[in-house]
Amino acid sequence: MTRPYRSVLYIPASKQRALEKARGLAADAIIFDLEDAVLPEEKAAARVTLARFLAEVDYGPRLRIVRINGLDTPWAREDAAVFGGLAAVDAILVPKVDGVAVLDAVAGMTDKPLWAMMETARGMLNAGVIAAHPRLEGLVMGTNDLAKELGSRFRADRLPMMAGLGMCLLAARAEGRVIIDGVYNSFRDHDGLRAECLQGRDMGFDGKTLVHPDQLAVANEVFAPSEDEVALARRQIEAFATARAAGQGVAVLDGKIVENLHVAGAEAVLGRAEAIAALAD
Ligand SMILES: CC(C)(COP(=O)(O)OP(=O)(O)OC[C@H]1O[C@@H](n2cnc3c(N)ncnc32)[C@H](O)[C@@H]1OP(=O)(O)O)[C@@H](O)C(=O)NCCC(=O)NCCSC(=O)C[C@H](O)C(=O)O
Ligand SMILES: [Mg+2]
Repeated sequence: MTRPYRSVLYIPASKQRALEKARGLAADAIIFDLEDAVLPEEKAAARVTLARFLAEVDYGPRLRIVRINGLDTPWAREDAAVFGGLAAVDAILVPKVDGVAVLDAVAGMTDKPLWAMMETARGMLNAGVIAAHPRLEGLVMGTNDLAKELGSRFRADRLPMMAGLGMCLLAARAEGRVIIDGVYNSFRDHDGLRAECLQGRDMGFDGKTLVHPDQLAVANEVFAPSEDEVALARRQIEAFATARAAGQGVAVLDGKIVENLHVAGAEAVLGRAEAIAALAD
């Protein structure tokens, strides 16, 4: 059964109320952020606060990812030293990954699985080798930093992002990695969030990074298989089994062909639905 990644919530490590609140939130994963959401003068205190919360709070089945500061900052090594060895940390997220050297460096500081922020122009161009890094588990799109580097403007259709999103998706799928879409900044605009989640889901992303708890319900709904999709998956599996028993390699269901590749897709849908149901238990 594969773990769901529908909703991946950022929490600034400096915000105690948010760290407290997160234990009851319906996020599939949490990114505890030491980087951009934390002011330079608060970095050291945020590290201490986060280490205490991770030691004391049970975040349940949520994947616990810590985003450390960039290796070109004075905080990264201490971040990796503290959180790279904590049992309550499932993975280390490295910001602004532009090639494999930075992953090699962090891999030398911790044994945890690594995740990469994909948010620089060079990172897009090197997506294939980054995704192939042997310690890498997942990629997270950083569309704010990418837009800043590109000099692109916000568009609801995300046309300026498409080349980068597509390259990272190809790289993630080629290497069998998890890939999570970027954040939607207007956190009170749920219609805009839904449209962007639908776009990301249809492109193939596993889920969406989020900045506010009010965004969780939309992402959890959009990135979960719907009841209709689950029912169709069951019917496809059944139709193909019937065709196979009759000595045929292709079934026809609702006027469409069903081949073994569609059965694999249907099984993946059922696996995701099962994993989501198991989280709710
Ligand atoms: C965006 C916010 C600053 C808004 O905060 P606030 O005005 O306090 O919101 P609310 O009053 O509506 O909050 C209601 C309650 O929810 C809790 N809360 C708020 N945000 C979170 C959160 N992220 N996780 C958990 N809980 C949260 C508040 O504490 C309130 O609780 P209560 O008191 O019980 O009512 C704020 O949401 C925020 O700081 N969000 C995170 C911002 C962040 O992490 N940014 C960095 C990541 S984005 C990024 O860097 C992407 C990438 O790198 C790129 O380049 O694109
Ligand atoms: Mg960023």
